[in-house]
Amino acid sequence: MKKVITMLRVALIQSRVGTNRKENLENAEKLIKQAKNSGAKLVSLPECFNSPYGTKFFNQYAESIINGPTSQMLSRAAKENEIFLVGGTYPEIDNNKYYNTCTVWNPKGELIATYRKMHLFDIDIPNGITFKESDVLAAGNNLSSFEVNGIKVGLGICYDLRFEELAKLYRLDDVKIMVYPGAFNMTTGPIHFELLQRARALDNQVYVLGVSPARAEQGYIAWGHSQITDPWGKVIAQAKEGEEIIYSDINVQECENVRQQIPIFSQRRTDVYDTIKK
Ligand SMILES: NC(=O)CCC(=O)C(=O)O
Repeated sequence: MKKVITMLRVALIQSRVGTNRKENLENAEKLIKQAKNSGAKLVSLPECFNSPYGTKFFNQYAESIINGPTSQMLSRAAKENEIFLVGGTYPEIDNNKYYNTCTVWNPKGELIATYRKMHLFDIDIPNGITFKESDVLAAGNNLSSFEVNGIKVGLGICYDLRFEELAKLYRLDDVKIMVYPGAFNMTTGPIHFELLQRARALDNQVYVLGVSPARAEQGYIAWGHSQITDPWGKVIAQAKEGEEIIYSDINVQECENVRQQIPIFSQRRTDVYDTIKK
């Protein structure tokens, strides 16, 4: 039988991101080491941690996963620090298409998962924010998960948080931790970022890790407030807006406890849901 260690120290790196890729990578590598020195075993960077976030930047900064400078740094950092590293996201180019992609590296520095943002961030809020990722990016079509000490971890990216179907598919695949690198904005972030993470945690009885870049002074201004939420829907760690690492010792046995105490997944009325719309 597979041995599952239920305790895990996680670290979310809310890094500052500027226009210089080399500096962004060096800064991320330094912060990863800091997280490791504080005992973290699962570490995550934010969305677009190596480049500014914006449609005019995606093709300018895009890289191949195979041997690109960002992949090289992530692989090295995972190996040197002997951690599982969720490499936030960066713009990926593959076959002349661009994606917003998350890569995951194991303590040997091997690539063990990739996830391309499935729901592209296309919104238009008058006097708030207009953004259209689909002007440049193609959407991914697959779920992606990996295991840390027998614990299954699922991946989503930012706007994906809004789609409860995606999180539910992961839960049905027995995921215990969802990681969402994400750069929420200053219009929706204050009211939605915490709430969406608590909702996904509560309705799927999973831990949710939401990892934002630090707030910039110009360009796309991220809300920050990276957050760790437990399967009760309780926020157990939350960053402010600047550069910061937040930590938590999570115990995935909590997922099992909540799932037994409030067994909503065995109580779902799929017999009704599946017929009512027909
Ligand atoms: N990078 C994103 O997908 C941003 C999502 C966001 O801000 C939202 O309101 O949703």
